[in-house]
Amino acid sequence: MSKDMNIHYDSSNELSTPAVGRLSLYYRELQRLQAAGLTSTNSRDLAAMVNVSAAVVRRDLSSIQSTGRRGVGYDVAGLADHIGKVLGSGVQWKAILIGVGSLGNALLRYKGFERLGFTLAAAFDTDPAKINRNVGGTSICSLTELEPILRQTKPELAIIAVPSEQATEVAARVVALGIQGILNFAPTTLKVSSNVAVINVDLASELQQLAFRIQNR
Ligand SMILES: NC(=O)c1ccc[n+]([C@@H]2O[C@H](COP(=O)([O-])OP(=O)(O)OC[C@H]3O[C@@H](n4cnc5c(N)ncnc54)[C@H](O)[C@@H]3O)[C@@H](O)[C@H]2O)c1
Repeated sequence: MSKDMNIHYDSSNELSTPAVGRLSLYYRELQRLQAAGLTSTNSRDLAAMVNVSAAVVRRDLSSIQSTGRRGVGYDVAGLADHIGKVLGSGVQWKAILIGVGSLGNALLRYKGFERLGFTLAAAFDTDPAKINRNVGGTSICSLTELEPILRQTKPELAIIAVPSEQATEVAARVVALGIQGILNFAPTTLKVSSNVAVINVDLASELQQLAFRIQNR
Protein backbone atom coordinates (compact mmCIF):
# COMPACT_ATOMS: atom_id res chain seq x y z
CA MET A 1 0.00 0.00 0.00
CA SER A 2 1.34 3.46 -0.77
CA LYS A 3 1.65 6.09 1.97
CA ASP A 4 -0.89 8.20 0.06
CA MET A 5 -3.48 5.57 0.89
CA ASN A 6 -3.15 6.25 4.60
CA ILE A 7 -6.28 7.56 6.22
CA HIS A 8 -5.75 11.22 6.96
CA TYR A 9 -7.68 13.31 9.45
CA ASP A 10 -8.31 16.97 8.93
CA SER A 11 -7.73 19.33 11.84
CA SER A 12 -11.45 19.35 12.71
CA ASN A 13 -11.23 15.61 13.36
CA GLU A 14 -7.82 15.44 14.99
CA LEU A 15 -7.11 12.57 17.35
CA SER A 16 -5.56 13.49 20.69
CA THR A 17 -2.16 12.03 21.56
CA PRO A 18 -3.64 9.79 24.32
CA ALA A 19 -6.29 8.54 21.86
CA VAL A 20 -3.58 7.65 19.33
CA GLY A 21 -1.71 5.84 22.12
CA ARG A 22 -4.84 3.84 23.00
CA LEU A 23 -5.52 3.00 19.34
CA SER A 24 -2.02 1.60 19.16
CA LEU A 25 -2.77 -0.60 22.18
CA TYR A 26 -6.11 -1.78 20.69
CA TYR A 27 -4.20 -2.61 17.51
CA ARG A 28 -1.66 -4.70 19.43
CA GLU A 29 -4.41 -6.60 21.26
CA LEU A 30 -6.43 -7.14 18.05
CA GLN A 31 -3.36 -8.60 16.38
CA ARG A 32 -2.95 -10.95 19.33
CA LEU A 33 -6.62 -12.00 19.09
CA GLN A 34 -6.24 -12.54 15.35
CA ALA A 35 -3.17 -14.72 15.90
CA ALA A 36 -5.19 -16.75 18.41
CA GLY A 37 -7.92 -17.31 15.78
CA LEU A 38 -10.63 -15.07 17.30
CA THR A 39 -12.92 -13.36 14.82
CA SER A 40 -14.96 -10.98 16.98
CA THR A 41 -14.55 -8.94 20.13
CA ASN A 42 -16.43 -6.21 21.97
CA SER A 43 -15.71 -2.91 23.70
CA ARG A 44 -15.87 -4.48 27.16
CA ASP A 45 -13.22 -7.11 26.38
CA LEU A 46 -10.98 -4.62 24.55
CA ALA A 47 -11.35 -2.24 27.49
CA ALA A 48 -10.25 -4.93 29.94
CA MET A 49 -7.21 -5.75 27.78
CA VAL A 50 -5.86 -2.19 27.81
CA ASN A 51 -7.23 -1.18 31.20
CA VAL A 52 -9.62 1.59 30.20
CA SER A 53 -13.42 1.78 30.35
CA ALA A 54 -15.67 0.33 27.64
CA ALA A 55 -17.07 3.84 27.07
CA VAL A 56 -13.57 5.12 26.24
CA VAL A 57 -13.06 2.26 23.76
CA ARG A 58 -16.40 3.00 22.06
CA ARG A 59 -15.61 6.73 21.89
CA ASP A 60 -12.11 6.13 20.48
CA LEU A 61 -13.40 3.71 17.87
CA SER A 62 -16.34 5.84 16.86
CA SER A 63 -13.94 8.79 16.41
CA ILE A 64 -12.32 6.77 13.62
CA GLN A 65 -15.72 5.79 12.25
CA SER A 66 -15.66 2.22 13.61
CA THR A 67 -18.88 1.22 15.26
CA GLY A 68 -19.51 -2.25 16.61
CA ARG A 69 -22.73 -4.11 15.94
CA ARG A 70 -25.05 -4.56 18.89
CA GLY A 71 -24.83 -8.14 20.16
CA VAL A 72 -22.00 -8.96 17.73
CA GLY A 73 -19.29 -6.46 18.57
CA TYR A 74 -16.36 -5.72 16.30
CA ASP A 75 -14.90 -7.85 13.56
CA VAL A 76 -11.31 -8.44 14.78
CA ALA A 77 -9.59 -8.52 11.38
CA GLY A 78 -11.58 -5.59 9.97
CA LEU A 79 -11.00 -3.42 13.03
CA ALA A 80 -7.27 -4.25 13.15
CA ASP A 81 -6.98 -3.37 9.48
CA HIS A 82 -8.83 -0.07 9.94
CA ILE A 83 -6.84 1.01 13.01
CA GLY A 84 -3.65 -0.04 11.23
CA LYS A 85 -4.49 2.28 8.33
CA VAL A 86 -5.33 5.16 10.64
CA LEU A 87 -2.02 4.71 12.46
CA GLY A 88 -0.01 4.35 9.27
CA SER A 89 0.79 0.67 9.73
CA GLY A 90 0.30 -1.55 6.73
CA VAL A 91 2.55 0.84 4.85
CA GLN A 92 6.30 0.47 5.03
CA TRP A 93 8.22 3.12 6.95
CA LYS A 94 11.98 3.37 6.71
CA ALA A 95 13.80 4.31 9.89
CA ILE A 96 17.43 4.84 10.76
CA LEU A 97 19.05 4.53 14.18
CA ILE A 98 21.76 6.85 15.40
CA GLY A 99 23.84 5.68 18.35
CA VAL A 100 24.44 1.96 18.75
CA GLY A 101 25.32 1.73 22.46
CA SER A 102 23.47 -0.35 25.06
CA LEU A 103 20.07 0.98 24.05
CA GLY A 104 20.73 1.11 20.30
CA ASN A 105 21.91 -2.51 20.36
CA ALA A 106 18.69 -3.64 22.04
CA LEU A 107 16.57 -1.67 19.54
CA LEU A 108 18.41 -3.18 16.56
CA ARG A 109 17.78 -6.67 17.93
CA TYR A 110 14.08 -6.05 18.58
CA LYS A 111 11.92 -7.97 16.09
CA GLY A 112 8.66 -6.13 16.81
CA PHE A 113 9.29 -3.10 14.54
CA GLU A 114 9.19 -5.10 11.31
CA ARG A 115 5.80 -6.56 12.19
CA LEU A 116 4.30 -3.05 12.32
CA GLY A 117 5.86 -2.01 9.02
CA PHE A 118 9.02 -0.29 10.29
CA THR A 119 12.27 -1.26 8.59
CA LEU A 120 15.57 -0.24 10.14
CA ALA A 121 17.42 0.72 6.98
CA ALA A 122 20.72 1.71 8.56
CA ALA A 123 22.39 2.45 11.87
CA PHE A 124 25.12 5.01 12.55
CA ASP A 125 27.75 5.48 15.21
CA THR A 126 30.95 7.46 15.70
CA ASP A 127 32.88 4.67 17.44
CA PRO A 128 35.30 3.11 14.87
CA ALA A 129 35.13 -0.23 16.75
CA LYS A 130 31.42 -0.51 15.86
CA ILE A 131 31.52 0.51 12.20
CA ASN A 132 30.75 -2.27 9.68
CA ARG A 133 29.46 -4.59 12.39
CA ASN A 134 26.04 -6.11 11.88
CA VAL A 135 23.55 -6.08 14.74
CA GLY A 136 20.21 -7.83 14.34
CA GLY A 137 20.50 -7.71 10.54
CA THR A 138 21.34 -3.99 10.27
CA SER A 139 24.86 -2.88 9.47
CA ILE A 140 26.44 -0.04 11.41
CA CYS A 141 27.80 2.81 9.32
CA SER A 142 30.06 5.68 10.23
CA LEU A 143 28.25 8.93 10.98
CA THR A 144 30.43 10.50 8.28
CA GLU A 145 28.34 8.51 5.78
CA LEU A 146 25.04 9.90 7.05
CA GLU A 147 24.42 12.33 4.19
CA PRO A 148 25.09 10.00 1.22
CA ILE A 149 23.24 7.07 2.80
CA LEU A 150 20.17 9.14 3.69
CA ARG A 151 20.07 10.69 0.22
CA GLN A 152 20.05 7.18 -1.22
CA THR A 153 17.73 5.34 1.19
CA LYS A 154 15.37 8.29 1.92
CA PRO A 155 14.14 7.18 5.36
CA GLU A 156 11.18 9.04 6.90
CA LEU A 157 12.04 8.37 10.56
CA ALA A 158 15.09 8.58 12.79
CA ILE A 159 15.63 6.99 16.19
CA ILE A 160 18.14 8.92 18.27
CA ALA A 161 19.99 6.96 20.96
CA VAL A 162 23.15 9.03 21.38
CA PRO A 163 24.32 10.76 24.61
CA SER A 164 22.20 13.83 25.32
CA GLU A 165 25.02 16.29 24.48
CA GLN A 166 25.11 14.93 20.90
CA ALA A 167 21.36 14.70 20.33
CA THR A 168 20.63 18.29 19.20
CA GLU A 169 23.33 18.27 16.53
CA VAL A 170 22.36 14.80 15.29
CA ALA A 171 18.69 15.86 15.10
CA ALA A 172 19.57 18.99 13.09
CA ARG A 173 21.54 16.88 10.61
CA VAL A 174 18.79 14.35 10.01
CA VAL A 175 16.13 17.06 9.74
CA ALA A 176 18.25 18.85 7.12
CA LEU A 177 18.27 15.56 5.20
CA GLY A 178 14.47 15.34 5.09
CA ILE A 179 13.63 13.19 8.13
CA GLN A 180 9.97 13.75 9.02
CA GLY A 181 9.77 12.16 12.45
CA ILE A 182 12.18 11.55 15.34
CA LEU A 183 11.91 9.08 18.20
CA ASN A 184 14.27 10.59 20.72
CA PHE A 185 15.64 8.51 23.59
CA ALA A 186 18.19 11.10 24.71
CA PRO A 187 17.04 12.93 27.85
CA THR A 188 16.97 16.33 26.21
CA THR A 189 14.27 18.41 24.55
CA LEU A 190 14.94 18.67 20.85
CA LYS A 191 14.09 21.92 19.13
CA VAL A 192 13.28 21.20 15.53
CA SER A 193 10.95 22.87 13.06
CA SER A 194 7.26 22.33 13.71
CA ASN A 195 6.75 20.22 10.59
CA VAL A 196 8.96 17.48 12.09
CA ALA A 197 7.16 15.17 14.52
CA VAL A 198 9.14 14.38 17.67
CA ILE A 199 8.34 11.80 20.31
CA ASN A 200 10.55 11.81 23.36
CA VAL A 201 10.93 8.58 25.27
CA ASP A 202 12.42 9.49 28.62
CA LEU A 203 12.46 6.29 30.63
CA ALA A 204 13.89 7.91 33.76
CA SER A 205 11.12 10.50 33.72
CA GLU A 206 8.51 7.72 33.31
CA LEU A 207 9.97 5.96 36.36
CA GLN A 208 9.84 9.22 38.28
CA GLN A 209 6.14 9.61 37.37
CA LEU A 210 5.52 6.03 38.46
CA ALA A 211 7.20 6.66 41.82
CA PHE A 212 5.16 9.86 42.21
CA ARG A 213 1.90 7.97 41.55
CA ILE A 214 2.76 5.29 44.12
CA GLN A 215 3.79 7.87 46.66
CA ASN A 216 0.56 9.84 46.21
CA ARG A 217 -2.05 7.12 46.00
N1 LIG B 1 20.39 2.34 28.09
C1 LIG B 1 19.20 2.69 28.59
O1 LIG B 1 18.45 1.88 29.20
C2 LIG B 1 18.68 4.08 28.41
C3 LIG B 1 17.51 4.36 29.05
C4 LIG B 1 16.99 5.62 28.89
C5 LIG B 1 17.61 6.56 28.12
N2 LIG B 1 18.77 6.29 27.54
C6 LIG B 1 19.39 7.34 26.73
O2 LIG B 1 19.63 6.84 25.43
C7 LIG B 1 20.86 7.35 24.94
C8 LIG B 1 21.79 6.17 24.66
O3 LIG B 1 21.99 5.44 25.84
P1 LIG B 1 23.00 4.20 25.90
O4 LIG B 1 22.86 3.63 27.24
O5 LIG B 1 22.79 3.34 24.72
O6 LIG B 1 24.42 4.97 25.77
P2 LIG B 1 25.80 4.34 25.30
O7 LIG B 1 26.85 5.25 25.83
O8 LIG B 1 25.87 2.89 25.60
O9 LIG B 1 25.71 4.49 23.70
C9 LIG B 1 25.77 5.71 23.03
C10 LIG B 1 26.28 5.40 21.62
O10 LIG B 1 26.21 6.61 20.85
C11 LIG B 1 27.43 6.71 20.10
N3 LIG B 1 27.58 8.12 19.75
C12 LIG B 1 28.06 9.13 20.50
N4 LIG B 1 27.98 10.29 19.82
C13 LIG B 1 27.44 10.00 18.62
C14 LIG B 1 27.10 10.75 17.48
N5 LIG B 1 27.28 12.08 17.45
N6 LIG B 1 26.57 10.13 16.43
C15 LIG B 1 26.37 8.77 16.42
N7 LIG B 1 26.68 8.00 17.49
C16 LIG B 1 27.20 8.61 18.57
C17 LIG B 1 28.49 6.12 20.99
O11 LIG B 1 29.63 5.72 20.26
C18 LIG B 1 27.73 4.94 21.59
O12 LIG B 1 27.86 3.79 20.78
C19 LIG B 1 21.41 8.27 26.01
O13 LIG B 1 21.01 9.60 25.71
C20 LIG B 1 20.74 7.77 27.26
O14 LIG B 1 20.62 8.79 28.25
C21 LIG B 1 19.33 5.07 27.67
